[in-house]
Amino acid sequence: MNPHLARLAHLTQQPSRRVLGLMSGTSLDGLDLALCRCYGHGTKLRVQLERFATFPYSNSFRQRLRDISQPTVSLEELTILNAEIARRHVATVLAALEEWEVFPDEVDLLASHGQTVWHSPRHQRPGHPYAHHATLQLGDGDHLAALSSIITVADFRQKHVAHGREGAPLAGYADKLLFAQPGENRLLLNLGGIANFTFLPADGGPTLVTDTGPANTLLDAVTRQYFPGRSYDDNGNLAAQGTPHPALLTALLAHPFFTAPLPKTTGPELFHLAYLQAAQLATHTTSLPPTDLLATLVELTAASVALAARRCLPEGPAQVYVSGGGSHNMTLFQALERNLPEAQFATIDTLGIPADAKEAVLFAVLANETVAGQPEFSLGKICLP
Ligand SMILES: CC(=O)N[C@H]1[C@@H]2OC[C@@H](O2)[C@@H](O)[C@@H]1O[C@H](C)C(=O)O
Repeated sequence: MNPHLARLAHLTQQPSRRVLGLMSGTSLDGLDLALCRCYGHGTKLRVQLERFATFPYSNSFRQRLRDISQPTVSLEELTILNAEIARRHVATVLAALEEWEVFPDEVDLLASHGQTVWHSPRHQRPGHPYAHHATLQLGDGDHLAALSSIITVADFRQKHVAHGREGAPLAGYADKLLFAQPGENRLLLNLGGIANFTFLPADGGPTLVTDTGPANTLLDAVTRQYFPGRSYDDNGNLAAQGTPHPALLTALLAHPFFTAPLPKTTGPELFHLAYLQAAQLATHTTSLPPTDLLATLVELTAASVALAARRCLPEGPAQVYVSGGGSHNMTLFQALERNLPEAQFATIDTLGIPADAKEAVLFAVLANETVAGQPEFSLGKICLP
């Protein structure tokens, strides 16, 4: 028997697995690594986060990733990046393990999300002859497995798409296992490049998971454009100096994505600077001070989260747990509280997972389910060293 398959079979039978989750989201900050001990699986799952760190991408690499997410992409660059992202990620993994004094053979699985370069739910291309959803993440799993000698679960979104779903958000599966709490209406809100939430009803009813619209993707782009040398609005301090522009906000919220039924997904393909510029032209706000632009975008994120949340939150109390880079933006946090006064807000740290680590932990959980859990949770490709 192939010894890697024997090892995999052995792993499935263990009471726990040590899984390293790798997440690099649409905000292109860098690679998040979460080393998790996953005990059991399914409803019996318990996760202990042993280590977490973010390894920022260099500005030049970040720019290459941004360039690859343009419709005019070079196929050569796309092909190269599929391998190069994996090699960079594996180098980061090995350096982190050394720093943490963990030998690679003490890690059972890598769980690699890869880098989304294009997300194409069918509603984003009306009239296109291909009638199904599609999405593409780069960072080849075989490279990760071969170069780390660790069995790797990668490319989580394709099976979801093959089953007719949009390939995102996947967070709901792991959120339910980790955070469902009978008796509490819980909304787990992640503010990455795009905002998404998982709603876990108090009565144990069906989980709802959806994107709500842009979060850091537009805020970061405007910060970069008007404040050279800054890559994001730290703590929302710039936005706090501005005033939201009501007409521009209304024009931005007029995008049909916001009224489309839940659940739905989107990405920077839709919510990019051209979308903002079109709304500015339509409302004669092209010379709005940059801080007002940021304040308006903060309000857009908060209003669109509230719009989606109100469509699923039942009457009565609800608790919102915020994660992702946007959870550190005080201006955005306050705007959320203002837009959804009926809910209580806290960061996900109060549930024992650091706000920045949550998505990397989620992918570790998904890999654990793929290897040891039930077929309905098995996402991703298993790559052998
Ligand atoms: C295609 C893709 O990469 N989507 C991401 C993105 O970033 C946030 C939001 O859009 C979410 O739908 C998803 O990521 C999270 C981790 C998810 O699948 O749950």
